[in-house]
Amino acid sequence: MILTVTLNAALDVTYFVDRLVPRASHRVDTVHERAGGKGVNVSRVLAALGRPTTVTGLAGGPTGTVLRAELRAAGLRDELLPIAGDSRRTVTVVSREDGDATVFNQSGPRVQPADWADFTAWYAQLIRHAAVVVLCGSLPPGLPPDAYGQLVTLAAAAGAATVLDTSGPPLLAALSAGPDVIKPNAAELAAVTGHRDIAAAAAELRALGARAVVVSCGPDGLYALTPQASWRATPPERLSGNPTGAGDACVAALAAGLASGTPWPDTLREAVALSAAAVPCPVAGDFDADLYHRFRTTVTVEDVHDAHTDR
Ligand SMILES: O=P(O)(O)OC[C@@]1(O)O[C@H](CO)[C@@H](O)[C@@H]1O
Repeated sequence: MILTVTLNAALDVTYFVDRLVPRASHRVDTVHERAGGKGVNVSRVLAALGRPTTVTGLAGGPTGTVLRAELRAAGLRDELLPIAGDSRRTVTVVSREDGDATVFNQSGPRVQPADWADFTAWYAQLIRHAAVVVLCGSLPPGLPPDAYGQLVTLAAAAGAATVLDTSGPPLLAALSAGPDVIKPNAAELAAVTGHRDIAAAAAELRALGARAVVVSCGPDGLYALTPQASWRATPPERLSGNPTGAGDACVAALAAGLASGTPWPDTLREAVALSAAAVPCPVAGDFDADLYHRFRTTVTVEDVHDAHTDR
């Protein structure tokens, strides 16, 4: 089983407009509302691939009730821990004309120390059944900055591999716990390391404790730095739509690859195929199955033999 952890679960609201214009008012012709937060999206993708998966994390209040009902209606196994605070909403505005998505993420409800203690105890039970634990998204206020580090340490002690997709201080604070894979995007990588050379920045995060670093580079695909080698994986074509869930589809493939012991080049091919196939879908957590099957055979994976691979 692959356990996904969403500490800042959300009700994701997606608006579609013809063209987003700052300082103008807009007619919203289509609205989607559903349970989200990165880990939830990862579980949606895994479930669609037929992989057993469980959703945990924190959710509460009226918004938490709505998002949990939607999650269950979607057929996902809901093991979210209830908290007193009201879960957040996020708003994504997709501008059809230019294919861009603008995302507004609320910071989330304040989590009390007792909630965190209850969650770590609950998580310690759940990881006993997990081969891989996926830890994703921002931390809501009130959680310790090393929350993900604590969860990585508990998972490792239970024999589960970990994939971490977060940014900023929570990412930096988790590295010394030794996550098996981290998946920053290029902007997040530059923000935590202070420089834009992707290979050098990824090497810096490996030196701080991450075993493998997979960097998502939007329409250019992925760069991966692992203990064995480094690779670039490139999609066959650029697509437009809503790229919001593409990173989550990528993480789902990384987790599935870890769970199955798949060789890195094949895992990266899957990750690029799935994330590219997510872009044309209106909401995060979905992917186009036909495109995915087409891309699996057309993604290019090249061994880049750069100076940062210690082999
Ligand atoms: O504030 P975070 O946790 O970083 O990001 C939250 C979020 O925008 O990410 C997902 C898309 O990746 C959305 O489903 C979700 O609500």
